[in-house]
Amino acid sequence: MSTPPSFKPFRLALIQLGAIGTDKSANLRHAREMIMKAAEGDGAPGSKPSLIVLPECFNSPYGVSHFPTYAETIGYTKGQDYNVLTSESESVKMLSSAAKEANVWLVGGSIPERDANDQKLYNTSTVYSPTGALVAMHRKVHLFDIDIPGKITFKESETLTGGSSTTFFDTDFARVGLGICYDVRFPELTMISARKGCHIFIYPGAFNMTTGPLHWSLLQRARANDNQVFFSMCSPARDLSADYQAWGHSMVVDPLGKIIAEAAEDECIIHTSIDPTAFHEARAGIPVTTQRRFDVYPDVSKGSE
Ligand SMILES: O=C(O)CCC(=O)C(=O)O
Repeated sequence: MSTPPSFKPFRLALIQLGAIGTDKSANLRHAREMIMKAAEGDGAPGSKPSLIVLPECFNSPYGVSHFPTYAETIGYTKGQDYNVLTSESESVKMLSSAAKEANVWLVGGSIPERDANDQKLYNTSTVYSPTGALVAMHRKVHLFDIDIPGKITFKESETLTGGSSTTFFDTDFARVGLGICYDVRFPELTMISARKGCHIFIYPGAFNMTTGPLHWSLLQRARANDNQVFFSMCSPARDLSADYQAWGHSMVVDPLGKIIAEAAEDECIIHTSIDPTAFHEARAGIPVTTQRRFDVYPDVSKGSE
């Protein structure tokens, strides 16, 4: 496994995107405008973010029937030498050019993706460097299939296939773990990448009005605290006229499990500073990262390469 980059202070911006409608081009145009706005910072000197994040399914309405209609072929699979310039995907082209123009790292939320070979559909997050290169992609591993009678029934597996790998990427300021929404409920996914040196996790997500108030913040705080890492999920804004109403409340949690930034429900950009001191102090003060008893239970990060 490669050595993680050293963890340096950086600014993070989450775009809690609103107005996600049925017109994909309009969704992409709006997302681009918001990326450019986020890249300006919050007005304070030095507040330009190094990393900008969009929410889950930012280019289409969120729903199993929409995924086949909106799916795009990215043209690359994990492990290949990504060369974004040859991708035909409208969304990938926008994200790549926006990252380059804004000169930022960009976690491009997620989009419905169609695999070029087997035509299967995935819920996929793509990541870009400030040169516009596609540096990572994560296919949602755990599909959101739940049934809470009278509240919410959702079955992503009706049209999607689950991904089959853990994902992280290196920037010049941190190693960043990546997952998507329902993936947050599975501690192993975060734990594996955390043990491989991730400093922060970014999960584009879109919880709902039932599980949002119950678990959105709890799960992020739990994953942050278990692994003593920063943890952040970016949601779409709530749209009461949509079939699927997102919880909103995009947030950033520190390695002690403290919420350091949180949005309300409406469209907004939240800007925050990520300070490695909090990471090092959490690990020095409560040294669970060196106290694990792999003689009693296995290390789940081993053998998962
Ligand atoms: O886990 C949940 O409660 C919500 C998950 C979700 O909305 C998703 O995976 O898109």
